[in-house]
Amino acid sequence: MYGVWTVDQVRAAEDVALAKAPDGALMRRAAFAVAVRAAAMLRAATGGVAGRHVVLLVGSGNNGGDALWAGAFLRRRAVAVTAVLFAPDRTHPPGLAALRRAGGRVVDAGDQVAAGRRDLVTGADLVVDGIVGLSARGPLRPAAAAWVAAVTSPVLAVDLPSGVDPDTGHAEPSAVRADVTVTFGAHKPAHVLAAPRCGLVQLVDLGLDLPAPDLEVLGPADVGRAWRLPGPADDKFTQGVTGVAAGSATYPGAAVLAVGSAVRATSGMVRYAGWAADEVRSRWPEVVATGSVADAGRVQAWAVGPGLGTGQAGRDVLAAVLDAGVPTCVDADGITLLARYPDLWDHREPDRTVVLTPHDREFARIAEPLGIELGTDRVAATRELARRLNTVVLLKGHATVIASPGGRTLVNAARSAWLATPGSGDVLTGLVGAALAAGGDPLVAAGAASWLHVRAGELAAGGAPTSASAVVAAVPGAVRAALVSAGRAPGETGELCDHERRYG
Ligand SMILES: NC(=O)C1=CN([C@@H]2O[C@H](COP(=O)(O)OP(=O)(O)OC[C@H]3O[C@@H](n4cnc5c(N)ncnc54)[C@H](OP(=O)(O)O)[C@@H]3O)[C@@H](O)[C@H]2O)[C@@H](O)CC1
Ligand SMILES: Nc1ncnc2c1ncn2[C@@H]1O[C@H](COP(=O)(O)OP(=O)(O)O)[C@@H](O)[C@H]1O
Ligand SMILES: [K+]
Repeated sequence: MYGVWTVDQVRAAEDVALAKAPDGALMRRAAFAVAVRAAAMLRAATGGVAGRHVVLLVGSGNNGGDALWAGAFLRRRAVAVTAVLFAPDRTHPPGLAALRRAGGRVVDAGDQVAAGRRDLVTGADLVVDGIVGLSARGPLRPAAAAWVAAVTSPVLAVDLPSGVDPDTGHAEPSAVRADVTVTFGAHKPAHVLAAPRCGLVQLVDLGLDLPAPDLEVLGPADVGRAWRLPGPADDKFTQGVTGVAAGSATYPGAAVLAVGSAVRATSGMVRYAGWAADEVRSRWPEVVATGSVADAGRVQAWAVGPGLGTGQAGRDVLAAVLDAGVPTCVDADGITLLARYPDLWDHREPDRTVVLTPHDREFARIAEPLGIELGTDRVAATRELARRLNTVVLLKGHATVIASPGGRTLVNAARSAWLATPGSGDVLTGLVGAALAAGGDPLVAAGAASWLHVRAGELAAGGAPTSASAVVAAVPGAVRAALVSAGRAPGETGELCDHERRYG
């Protein structure tokens, strides 16, 4: 698990640290780390460091100051450094002086454009983005955006890729797309909400005294610790029985997929209730399948909604599931039904756990009548819906945001987009249902399910197209990876991303 802090939180902590440290010490520490990483990137891209050409894109603030100091450090390693200044009269004075002393070249962005020389950036071996950091507001301004568009080399972003909103991660197409981001003091929301723009994120410790994080990111070891394993005294009924109410004559596949992921994620009993009982039985013979929720028998959690349809029959199923009074994951058509017929909420026991797992359109359907808009701040919207409905809300996307009614929020960033495939959401529904049935904190259950979903997607894809059925098949491998990380299963840890190696 690692934490993520908002700009305001980071600024408050930095103010305290700045008051204690000698003048410029924090910036030089930050910049030195940028220079070390820049040298490593040069070596990786060109086979060497000395004599290579680095272009610094330098804005008016301290982010530009970091870049200039990093340029000065790179000069010591005989790198040719050119700083392109976007606000020559407001450029960080000590950073500019340091680069000049070290023999760096300094040009004015406007003069270069006037002389037709924006191609300066095209010839670079590496570009360091010091345009804007924590003070970023709105999309990149046109002058900076034009330079960024001309970049062809690897990019190292200082603190944040410029043009990405630090707190919401919102990015217009013009924003910097970095290969590596070197950030300072704490992870900011943009690093997890706009992970593809950041590339590899390296955190440089500034010794900040930080409050409780605004967002949390579960690592494999957290998931491995949270996942319920059978013990010697367990049998098929004691580990939490999962019920799945999904699918219809038109969409039997949704039932097969949601049931399948629950079956592959746990060793406990899975029950199915619905119109696709024959299909479910023939694909998953270990499942007890019946036609109705009333006949299904007792479960510790229900997963309801995928492929259910939005007619009266689906409405009756959802009402019966909520009447059962156990923790429930509501997805897909279940969410549309709740949006369309809010009286369905009357079937929920007060405070009984409900986890909603909408994609954007489902989110809009249920949130807009409450006056909540899914704008660019996905975290704020998810939190608000969770609070208003007193449910856990898991908003799907490349970065999945999961908020509890009390505001605690997890983010799970995907590292590929292969899960954007039909039926992939049904696989997640089954995983959330299984995690809820096993007990424990519902937010962590939903977060663990989301992590396993993403990891199963990665395992299934392996860098090539995949399918929801293949993701189901990869679920045990994802569970194993988490358990191994938590020291609860023997074996190799498998491919862990850099974040996970360091923070898992
Ligand atoms: N505090 C610390 O302890 C440490 C801080 N550190 C570093 O300081 C950085 C924060 O520096 P900062 O606050 O000086 O502002 P920064 O982000 O450089 O912005 C500069 C100016 O850019 C402009 N601008 C705004 N939006 C824009 C846009 N979309 N497109 C283009 N331009 C835009 C706007 O100026 P304007 O033109 O509006 O007057 C704004 O004021 C932080 O990210 C980290 O790198 C490290 O050294 C470690 C120690
Ligand atoms: N671009 C993407 N990158 C990573 N994951 C994605 C992307 N698009 C969708 N996903 C994931 O795939 C799943 C799709 O779910 P959903 O929209 O309900 O699809 P379906 O209805 O076909 O099952 C979600 O878990 C979502 O987070
Ligand atoms: K930047």
